[in-house]
Amino acid sequence: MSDNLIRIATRKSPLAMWQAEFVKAELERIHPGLLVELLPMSTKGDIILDTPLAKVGGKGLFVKELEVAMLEGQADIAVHSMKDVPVEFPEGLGLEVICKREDPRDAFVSNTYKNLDELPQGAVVGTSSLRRQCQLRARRPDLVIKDLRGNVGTRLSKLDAGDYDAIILAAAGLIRLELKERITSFIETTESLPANGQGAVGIECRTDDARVKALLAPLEHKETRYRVLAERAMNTRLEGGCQVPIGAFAEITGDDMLLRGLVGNPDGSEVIRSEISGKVSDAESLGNALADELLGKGAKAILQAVYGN
Ligand SMILES: NCc1[nH]cc(CCC(=O)O)c1CC(=O)O
Repeated sequence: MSDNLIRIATRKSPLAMWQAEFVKAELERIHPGLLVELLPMSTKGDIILDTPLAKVGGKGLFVKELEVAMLEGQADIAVHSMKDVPVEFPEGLGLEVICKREDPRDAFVSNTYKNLDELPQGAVVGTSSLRRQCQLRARRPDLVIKDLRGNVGTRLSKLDAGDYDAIILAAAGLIRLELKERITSFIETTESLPANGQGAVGIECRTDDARVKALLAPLEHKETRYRVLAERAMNTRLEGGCQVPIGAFAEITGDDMLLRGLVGNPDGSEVIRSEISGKVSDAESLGNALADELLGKGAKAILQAVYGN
């Protein structure tokens, strides 16, 4: 293995490729002379695109093949959207770096209407995220939610084909793919709580690879790390995969953190919200405490019903 080379295992979707290229460019900028290669791969999640994700089973779908490539030594690192990363890592792998967060908000995209409030009665909105569906229906029970799968480009073409009056996407993905002009309006986090880790990119590598860890270290963004730590702790305690109606969002002011969380059912008829504040250094325990508070308010029954179906 050359001392001068880092190989990045990545999914082939445009967004995954953008994220891998971003990490490659950062590494080459920080370490002149370092060679960085991309190893694009297909994952099970990319292949099974016609089954609702909640049924295919969880977060690991988009990362397993990348992890095998690292464990078998064909690749050194994998770059992930933090919201798609499973809570547990396989033995020998760990999340070494969390990069600076992009805009964490959800985006409203429509060719006809300016925002959610302008949508007429019974309008058709595209999203496959139970979290987004739950918050939309809680606010506008009249809306018809239609499934929307595929990568960002595919989703936009389905909107343009007239299949939906509006669609909801993560702002971060659109911004990264230079599609910011397609964002009709931002949905503030007070209106739609993002998924844990939304907008943040993480880098996974072998835990015993000191060379790679040292090269990656400058990409770490402390503030993002603490925010994602709190959000993921809450999600983990709730035993949530990415396809459950759970929202979590942490903000930092100085040494203080405010963490907000939500658990709901897909039709939006029940939404349990809570928030907690404390010291940034207690990020993980804040996440755990907020999860317990939500469970105490009835989140358990809601989650069991979602998983049971
Ligand atoms: N679940 C798919 C996914 N995973 C990461 C992003 C992009 C935003 C991010 O980095 O969080 C998206 C697209 C979306 O939710 O619209």
